[in-house]
Amino acid sequence: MITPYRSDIERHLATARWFAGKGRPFRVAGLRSAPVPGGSDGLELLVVLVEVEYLDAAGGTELYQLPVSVHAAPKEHLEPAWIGRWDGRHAYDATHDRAAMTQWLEAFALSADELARVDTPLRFHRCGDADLPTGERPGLMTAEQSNSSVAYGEELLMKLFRKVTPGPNPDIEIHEVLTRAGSDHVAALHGWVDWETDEGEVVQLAMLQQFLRTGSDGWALARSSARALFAEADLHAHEVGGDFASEAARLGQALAETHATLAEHFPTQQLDAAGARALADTMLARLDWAAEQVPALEQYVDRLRPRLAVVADVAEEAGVRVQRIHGDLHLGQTLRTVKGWKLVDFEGEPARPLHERSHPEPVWRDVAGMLRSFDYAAAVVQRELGGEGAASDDQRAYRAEEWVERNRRAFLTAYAGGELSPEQELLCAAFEADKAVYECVYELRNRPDWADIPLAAVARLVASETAAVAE
Ligand SMILES: Nc1ncnc2c1ncn2[C@@H]1O[C@H](COP(=O)(O)OP(=O)(O)O)[C@@H](O)[C@H]1O
Ligand SMILES: O=P(O)(O)O[C@H]1O[C@H](CO)[C@@H](O[C@H]2O[C@H](CO)[C@@H](O)[C@H](O)[C@H]2O)[C@H](O)[C@H]1O
Repeated sequence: MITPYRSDIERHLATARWFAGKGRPFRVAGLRSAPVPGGSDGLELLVVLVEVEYLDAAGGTELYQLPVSVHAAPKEHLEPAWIGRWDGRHAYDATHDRAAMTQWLEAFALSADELARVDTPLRFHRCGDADLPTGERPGLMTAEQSNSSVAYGEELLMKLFRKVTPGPNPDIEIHEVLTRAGSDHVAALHGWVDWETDEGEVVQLAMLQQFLRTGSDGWALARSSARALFAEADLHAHEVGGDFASEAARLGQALAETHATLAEHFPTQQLDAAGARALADTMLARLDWAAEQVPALEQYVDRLRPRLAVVADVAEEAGVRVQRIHGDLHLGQTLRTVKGWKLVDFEGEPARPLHERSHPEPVWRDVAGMLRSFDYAAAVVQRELGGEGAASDDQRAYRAEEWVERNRRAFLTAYAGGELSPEQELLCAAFEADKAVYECVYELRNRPDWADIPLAAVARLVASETAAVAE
């Protein structure tokens, strides 16, 4: 097997869209390679696990997956994916390489005998027995950021996780459980790829799932509804074309059904006083962490504290159940298909350590995530439109509030099957505040121009009536 060159990999990572350490000094501290079984003459396909060590004060290490295809001759069409010249041959990021990604899919269909002939720590697991259309043309999707997904025709999608961690990957784990349970709200899982290390650990590398070809991104649909509203200065949300409320209600129902299936198939638990306290403490610690990084948050910290701490009181008095949830739900994680809403990407918040992302949590974290997303959609459309459209700034702000409120209500009522109890309102408000605090850090790091969207939400939340009850 070919030996990867560290310096080439360091250079490749530094500019890769999916590399989380962009801008930080780092070095490649370790490399392990494994061959992908199958394939044709002239192409060597391997997976390289890259251990990255950060050289700044924060330090730490991370593990990345880099699938590499190696060709004897340069491939002009793969130029943008070129990694380097190794032992006189040409190495490319394999997710761009059609022949390589076909080999990757074919490995799922190899017999046990064929697989046994290759000495590799890679294991290709199937879920269900659907035929895999190995003749379909693979194509790298361009829409996403943290991982890489390759579509095979209109049937299959292979998601290759870039930043990986030993242990179960929640995206695979939850898709497997929901698929086996017959859930209508996820793309069916067809398989996954593991790396079994010499130390007995499993690193999950990729998942193969149904490609939702009729799916429209919920984030785009919601913004287009908000845009239609702002075009008409004098009409209410329910009077203009493109009203989103019935979709928001369907989303609420889809989430409620998904939570019910997850509660049936994973352990659930009623939080005791210590558990409730620990949950509130985690939120309070996140507030302190966020305020250290976002100076503009500082002014709200004292008023936010009781709104987060209330989780412990409510849990003690009224009880709160925890269960597996999505963990980072927003409109961009939803696809509207002809068969209803589907939820994608169960990996949880990227900033959290993997083991924390599989912790059981109150369902209100997901509910609050969606509520925040309605606010984002209206805020982003307002700034996209600038001075355009029929409405003045004040009218637009009024309409935006109305749009958000209408969709929040529709979503919440459908989720809860009616009005929320006062305790549920408090929990929901606390998780909304927690999410907005997290978003302040997320935006400052990734989209500083949007930092005032969650900050404005924090200001509104500390001033709201529900929050006042918490004090
Ligand atoms: N099964 C699927 N079929 C079609 N499109 C999908 C599917 N899963 C995800 N997508 C699209 O790809 C985008 C990125 O997927 P996601 O799982 O969130 O990847 P990442 O972890 O890289 O952010 C989603 O926003 C969605 O639009
Ligand atoms: O999709 P990811 O799992 O990578 O989630 C991260 O990025 C999201 C943005 O892409 C971010 O979501 C925030 O912005 C959305 C609009 O782009 C908005 O709809 C969400 O409500 C808001 O939280 C998410 O928080 C972050 O973890």
